[in-house]
Amino acid sequence: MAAATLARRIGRSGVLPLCCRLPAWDRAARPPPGPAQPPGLPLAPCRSFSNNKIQVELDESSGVAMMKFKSPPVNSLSLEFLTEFSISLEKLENNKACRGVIITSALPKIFSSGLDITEMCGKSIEHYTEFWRAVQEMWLRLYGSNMVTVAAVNGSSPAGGCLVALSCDYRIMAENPKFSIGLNEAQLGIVAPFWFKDTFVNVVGHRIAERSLQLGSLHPAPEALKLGLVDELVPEEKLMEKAAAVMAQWLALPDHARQLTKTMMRKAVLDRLVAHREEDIKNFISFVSKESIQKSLRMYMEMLKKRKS
Ligand SMILES: CCCCC/C=C\CCCC/C=C/C(=O)SCCNC(=O)CCNC(=O)[C@H](O)C(C)(C)COP(=O)(O)OP(=O)(O)OC[C@H]1O[C@@H](n2cnc3c(N)ncnc32)[C@H](O)[C@@H]1OP(=O)(O)O
Repeated sequence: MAAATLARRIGRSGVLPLCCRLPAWDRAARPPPGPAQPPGLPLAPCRSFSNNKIQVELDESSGVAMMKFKSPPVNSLSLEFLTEFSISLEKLENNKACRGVIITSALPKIFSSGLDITEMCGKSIEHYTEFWRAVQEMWLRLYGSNMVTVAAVNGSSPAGGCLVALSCDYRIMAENPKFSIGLNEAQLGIVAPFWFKDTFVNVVGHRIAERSLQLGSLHPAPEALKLGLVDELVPEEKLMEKAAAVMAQWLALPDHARQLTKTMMRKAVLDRLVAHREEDIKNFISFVSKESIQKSLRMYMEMLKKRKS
């Protein structure tokens, strides 16, 4: 689907109508590009594209795309960011030449600061609906992607930023102990929804997830490695090289076998959100509309500003 058509269909809601496409985890495995492809079949024109928030470059010879978040100051996941993120994933997913994507940040020291807190403060019910649908859409696309997804975490990655990394197939983090990662929602006085929790449990197991979620822990990189929250630590200057090597290793397997295995591992968690999407939006709205929650979020934002001065 052309980007302009996609953007029109997404519209202000930030969401692709479900009737427009099959979810990635329900699609048949794609044949590998190259010799198996009928000669003369044009590849989708998607070598490199970028928008205000995200830059993507696809190397058609390897089938690997590099996606860089570039939304200063901290790559917060605003409605606009999430919409661009979903559009970028959709473009790559639909491009037969693309088999894998490495996700990283173009900003120093920050992978992503998580959901944009200002989107959850003092807004209308319509806005909360649109925002939360866009959060869901991003996760459904990323967690359900047929592509190999590698997170090259080159900075701190709290809450929604951690969810992005957790949704990938493999996480490599820069070994800087000043960088931390985790689902710290409890520290903000809010609660990670069930599908954040499910994604976390699927990576680290129930006990570690329970303790970390209740405490709202942000784990410095070395601790994140010990907990299995990230798969590897490497010196920052080696991060992209390592991500490319890991990607090559994963792409050495036949796509169909890897994709069907991924679907088998993730389907139950994806299906749970798909079955309860509207209820989940209602829960989000009633939760963030509470005066006590608004107060907690405002205080947290003030704390961030004070810490700076
Ligand atoms: C029971 C059923 C429940 C159902 C579900 C209901 C509930 C809701 C669930 C919601 C799930 C939420 C997920 C989230 O992702 S919440 C966001 C969590 N994020 C954080 O806690 C990160 C906060 N930020 C930081 O810790 C730091 O900013 C940093 C990322 C480590 C970067 O530090 P530094 O380089 O020192 O930058 P500054 O702190 O100076 O920040 C620069 C400016 O950016 C603003 N900022 C930072 N993070 C955010 C954010 N997430 N959203 C919006 N704005 C952000 C910060 O205030 C500074 O702004 P300023 O320049 O105007 O002062």
